[in-house]
Amino acid sequence: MPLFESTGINDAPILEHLKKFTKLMWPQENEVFSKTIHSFSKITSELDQMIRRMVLESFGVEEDYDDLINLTKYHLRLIKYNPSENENGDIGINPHTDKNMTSVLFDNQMDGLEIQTKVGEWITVKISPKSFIFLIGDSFLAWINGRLQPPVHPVTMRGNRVRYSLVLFSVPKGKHLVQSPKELLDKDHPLLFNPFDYQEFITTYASSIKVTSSTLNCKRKMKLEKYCGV
Ligand SMILES: O=C(O)CCC(=O)C(=O)O
Ligand SMILES: [Fe+2]
Repeated sequence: MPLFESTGINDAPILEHLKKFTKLMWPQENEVFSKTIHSFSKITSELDQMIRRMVLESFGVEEDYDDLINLTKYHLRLIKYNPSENENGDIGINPHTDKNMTSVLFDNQMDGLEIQTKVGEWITVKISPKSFIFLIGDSFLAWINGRLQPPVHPVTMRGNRVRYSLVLFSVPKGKHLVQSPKELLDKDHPLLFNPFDYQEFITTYASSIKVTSSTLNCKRKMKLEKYCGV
């Protein structure tokens, strides 16, 4: 039994796009699935946008909010981690930073997700059924010109319960450059990342994967700093 299973739905908050995925899985349609995923994704995308607006307000650049939102679309990932049969636990996902813009994560209160703080401490994430985690990814790091740090986070499975997580990723659209607004640049804050196309970055990033023992243990060598750092 594989430890990790996942599926992704592009543009999940847009019903017509989501229905294409549903039809692929259930040619006879599955109204309950479409409705549930659609309302979840739509509400969660509004939550994501509200948080991004708050972050921009905190840096005094709320006039760039529309540009930031128009730069992104959404991708929903549904993940299942099977219990580990190893008494020391098994890696569900290697430590990584998300590459996209922002991520909103929900889980079934089964431990496994850990987050490294800026000072290097590890936190085991425990979220109540009514809570969520908001993460920033490398693309937001570039857009905000280094003002916020994306956290490294692995998933390690221990014990005999299944972990489910649902993550709504905001992702830069292809052919739109991720570029820090000029209001965030001054002599104390010089440009840290050259404008880049996310799809091109991801293609380069994917081709830099070095598989060690299994695809779950792959080492991704390419870093955004190396790709377009100034
Ligand atoms: O399942 C989790 O809690 C984390 C998932 C994750 O980090 C990812 O998909 O990027
Ligand atoms: Fe992640």
